[in-house]
Amino acid sequence: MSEPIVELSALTKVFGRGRHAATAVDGVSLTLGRGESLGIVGESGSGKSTTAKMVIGLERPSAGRIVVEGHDWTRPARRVAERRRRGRTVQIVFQDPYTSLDRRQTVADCLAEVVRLHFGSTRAETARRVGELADLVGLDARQLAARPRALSGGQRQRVAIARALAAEPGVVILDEAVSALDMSIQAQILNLLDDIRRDSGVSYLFITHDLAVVRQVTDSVIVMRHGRIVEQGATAAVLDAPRDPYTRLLRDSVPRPGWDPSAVPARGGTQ
Ligand SMILES: Nc1ncnc2c1ncn2[C@@H]1O[C@H](COP(=O)(O)OP(=O)(O)OP(=O)(O)O)[C@@H](O)[C@H]1O
Repeated sequence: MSEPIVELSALTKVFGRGRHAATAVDGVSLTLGRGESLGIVGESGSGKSTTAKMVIGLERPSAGRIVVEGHDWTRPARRVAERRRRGRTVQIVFQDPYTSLDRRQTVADCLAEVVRLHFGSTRAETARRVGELADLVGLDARQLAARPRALSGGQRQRVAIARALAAEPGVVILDEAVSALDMSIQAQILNLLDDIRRDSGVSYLFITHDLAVVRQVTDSVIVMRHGRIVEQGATAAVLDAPRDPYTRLLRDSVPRPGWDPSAVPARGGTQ
C-alpha cells in the first residue's frame, strides 16, 4: 500500500446516554493510502456518514483515534490556523450540493472564495485558478457566471467537486455524491473523478450504498453493518467472492439481467 494518509483506529461514536445510548460507529479501523480510492458500503444507518463526519470534525469521536497525514485529529482543532489546515487537507462532497452552495453567489465567486481563503491569491491568480478548476470539471463560461438555481443537478455536483478541489486537498470524501444523479450523468461524474485522481494523486473515501459505483471507482472496499466492519479487501475480490453473508445479501440485492428478487434471502437470514 502507498503511504497512509488517513488512519482510523477503533473509531467509535455513541449518540445519547444511558438507556438512550445508541452506538452508530463501533470500533472502525481503516487505512486510506495516498492516491487510493476506498469505498465504504452498507445499508442506511450502518454508520457510514457518521464515520465521515468524525474525520472532518463534524462529529466528535466517543473513542478511538483519527490520524491524518501523520497528525492526530481525534480532538477538535482549537486554533483557527489548525482548523483551516484540516479543512484544506480533507474536503467533503455531499449528495445534494444545492444546500451547501450559496444561492446568491455565482459559481465563479464561490470557487474564488475558496481559492482566496486557502491561498490568499491575488485577483489575477485567483481568476486563473478558477478557470483551471472549471476546465478540470467541465464547466463553461456561462455556467461559471450562473447562480446554482440555474444549473442542473449534474452541473451543481461538478461545482461541488471543483469547490472541494479548490483547496488542493489530499483527501476528498464523497458521501453519496452521485446517488441523486441519473445514470448517464453519474457515469460522467465517476469518469471525471477517476481522471482527477489519476492526474492529481488525490485520495477518495467513497461512501455509497451502490455497489456498481464501488466497483467502478474504488480499489478497496469496507462493508459496514450496524456500525461495524463486517468485511474488507480489494474491491473485485469482495464483490466477486464475498465471504460475509451480509455482503452477499447486499450484492444479491442489486437488480441485474436475470435477477430473481425471490432468491434474495430475507434480512433475518443473515443475522
Ligand atoms: N446526530 C445524531 N444523533 C443521534 N443519532 C444519530 C445522529 N446521527 C446519526 N445517528 C444514528 O447513527 C446511525 C448511523 O447513521 P449514519 O448516518 O452514519 O448511517 P449511514 O450508513 O450513513 O446511513 P445513510 O446511508 O442513510 O446516510 C443511525 O442509526 C442514525 O440514526
